[in-house]
Amino acid sequence: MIEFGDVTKRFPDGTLAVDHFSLVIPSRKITVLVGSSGSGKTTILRMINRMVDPTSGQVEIDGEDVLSLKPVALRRSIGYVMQNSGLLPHRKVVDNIATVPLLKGVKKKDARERALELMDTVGLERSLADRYPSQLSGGQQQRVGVARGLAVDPNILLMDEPFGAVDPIVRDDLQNELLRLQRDLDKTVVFVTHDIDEAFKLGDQVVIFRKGGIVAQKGTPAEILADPADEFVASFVGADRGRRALHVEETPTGSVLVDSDGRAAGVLSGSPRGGAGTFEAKAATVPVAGAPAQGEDAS
Ligand SMILES: Nc1ncnc2c1ncn2[C@@H]1O[C@H](COP(=O)(O)OP(=O)(O)OP(=O)(O)O)[C@@H](O)[C@H]1O
Repeated sequence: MIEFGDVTKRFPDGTLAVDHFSLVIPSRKITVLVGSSGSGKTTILRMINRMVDPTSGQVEIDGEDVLSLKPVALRRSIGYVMQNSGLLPHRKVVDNIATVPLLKGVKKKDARERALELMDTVGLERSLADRYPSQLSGGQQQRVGVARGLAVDPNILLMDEPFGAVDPIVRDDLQNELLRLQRDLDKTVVFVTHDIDEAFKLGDQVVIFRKGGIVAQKGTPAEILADPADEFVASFVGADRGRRALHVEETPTGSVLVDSDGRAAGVLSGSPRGGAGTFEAKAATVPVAGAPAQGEDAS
């Protein structure tokens, strides 16, 4: 579990990036931070691996204050995936993936073998191993970025708009792939995005920021959709639009989260208004209300 306790970050130039922020990030779930530009999401993410240290308040991982941990060791034990993949252009794919294990002293042959296995894990052909990043598509580069983030077998994976730079179809593939990976690997994922639909698709917990870094609402996607906290959240999630990408539909068997094609994206058990609802079964492919399920990859 990662816990932010009343965390404030003021940069040396006086910018207040994060203001009295508290949040519990449960283990082995995906928590998504979503909101407008400049709301402090990246700063919050970077305080987990000490790329940024708080001005006041605590960030704890499993009850331990991160300030008591050495930054380099911490960064090498936590996966970090960023927009535009952050790959080293002059290193081959396989060497990019193996960067941190090699820094940690893993033998070259073992690091390479592990990197090839990770290419399988993220759905990359091994034949791409000896290419340079510029010889890959944007989506392939992002997969390499994810493989690199996983290379140290971290418990925690930080993802900062990792799919922001790819087209919508590739993005959809990468999102499905992340959900599949999460089911298999059971990491604690903290994911930053601007895109509310991405947040609702991926997040077990979604935290919506308004301008100035204030938390407007947090909860499961279904809780937020069923009961937006205020006008800001309602307009951000599009609850006031007739039909949005994801919405809650009542069916004879209960409340279901449905995407714009009528496919079930999750099941809401319990009472949505009472706040006791639990969002289950992300990216399920159960047809709802007579709508045909389409070829979503649920594998
Ligand atoms: N090193 C820094 N020095 C000064 N100000 C900074 C620094 N890093 C970030 N900021 C400022 O802190 C605020 C929060 O930035 P941050 O990058 O965390 O926001 P964000 O929500 O991730 O934005 P985006 O979605 O655009 O990436 C912004 O006003 C930003 O300009």
